[in-house]
Amino acid sequence: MAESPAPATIDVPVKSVQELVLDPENNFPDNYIHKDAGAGFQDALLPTQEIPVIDLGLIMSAATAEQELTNLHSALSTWGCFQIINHGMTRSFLDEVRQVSKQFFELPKEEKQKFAREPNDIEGYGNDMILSKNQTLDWSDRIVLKVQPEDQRKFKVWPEKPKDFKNVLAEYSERIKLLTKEILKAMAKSLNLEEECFLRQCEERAQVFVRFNYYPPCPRPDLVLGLKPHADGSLITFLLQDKEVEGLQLLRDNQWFKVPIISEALLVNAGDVLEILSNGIFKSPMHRAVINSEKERLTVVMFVVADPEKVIEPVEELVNESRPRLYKSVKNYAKIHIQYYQQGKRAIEGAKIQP
Ligand SMILES: O=C(O)CCC(=O)C(=O)O
Ligand SMILES: [Fe+2]
Repeated sequence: MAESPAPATIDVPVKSVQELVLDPENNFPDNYIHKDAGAGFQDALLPTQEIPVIDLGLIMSAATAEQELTNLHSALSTWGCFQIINHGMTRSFLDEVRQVSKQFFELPKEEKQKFAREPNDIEGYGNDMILSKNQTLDWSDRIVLKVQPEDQRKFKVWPEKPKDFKNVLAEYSERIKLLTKEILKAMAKSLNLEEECFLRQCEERAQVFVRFNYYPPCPRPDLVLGLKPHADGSLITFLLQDKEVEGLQLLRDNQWFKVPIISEALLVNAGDVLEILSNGIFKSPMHRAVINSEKERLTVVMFVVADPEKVIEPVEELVNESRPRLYKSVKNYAKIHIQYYQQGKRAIEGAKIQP
């Protein structure tokens, strides 16, 4: 019998959102519209109880560590995120990261296309990976690059312009690596676990991806989303927000909340892998990005992903009679996660042990 042909890929590149915006008719394609938009995406509340701010300086100092670790524990078990300050990166360095990102998206289309994502690859410049015909697309262009481990960097898709791009990104990735260590240690301590417990998940072969999200203005912010609701498939995520334009919203108790901008802070959120490791004590929050009818918005996101070869499962010490094990063991979770994401589904549901 003849072998059946490999399924034809439907992941063909679509026009960048930046190009759509330039279309004088501004008739954006139907597949960007969320049919169930309801009252619109702009109506999120501001949190009455602020999204917590965690000061790394207080965690590092013996006199204040205990209280700040309690705050960290509380932040991750309620919101699933916090804004971190005193993280060691200066405002001017963060501005440089924002600046080179902006300069890249301002380049002519031909220059950006040199670093285009190939079908079925996640790295490179482009937009949504198309995995199903009915997929609702995100109103954002992006560039995704693997920055760690260093020997896996695919320089073929790293922008050549602006000329500082590579250096600034390499420096940012180094800083994030150091910060990840401190935060993972603090998270473990806040659960009374041995300090290295989460850190072990990202020794040597852990992967870090950066994603630059560029959201052009959109004439219908009530019907279109910059990024559809999702939780991250990472261990943890660092988000550098736009300094001027809000857009990130978080779901808590079935209600969407706006995340305020603190320009010198990074928003740190738990990803699904941390939720699994912590046996559900830390929450991987659902979030989405809304867009603006007049202003563009740009964010830079670092996803710290567990080693794809490592089995992820709840830490033994966090499983007991009063808190039974909630998740199965999973491997290469990031890959499963992407497929679920493009179908608008939550991958972690598949990892839950059904009662
Ligand atoms: O741009 C934002 O505010 C959200 C980005 C995000 O959630 C992501 O890239 O996973
Ligand atoms: Fe996200």
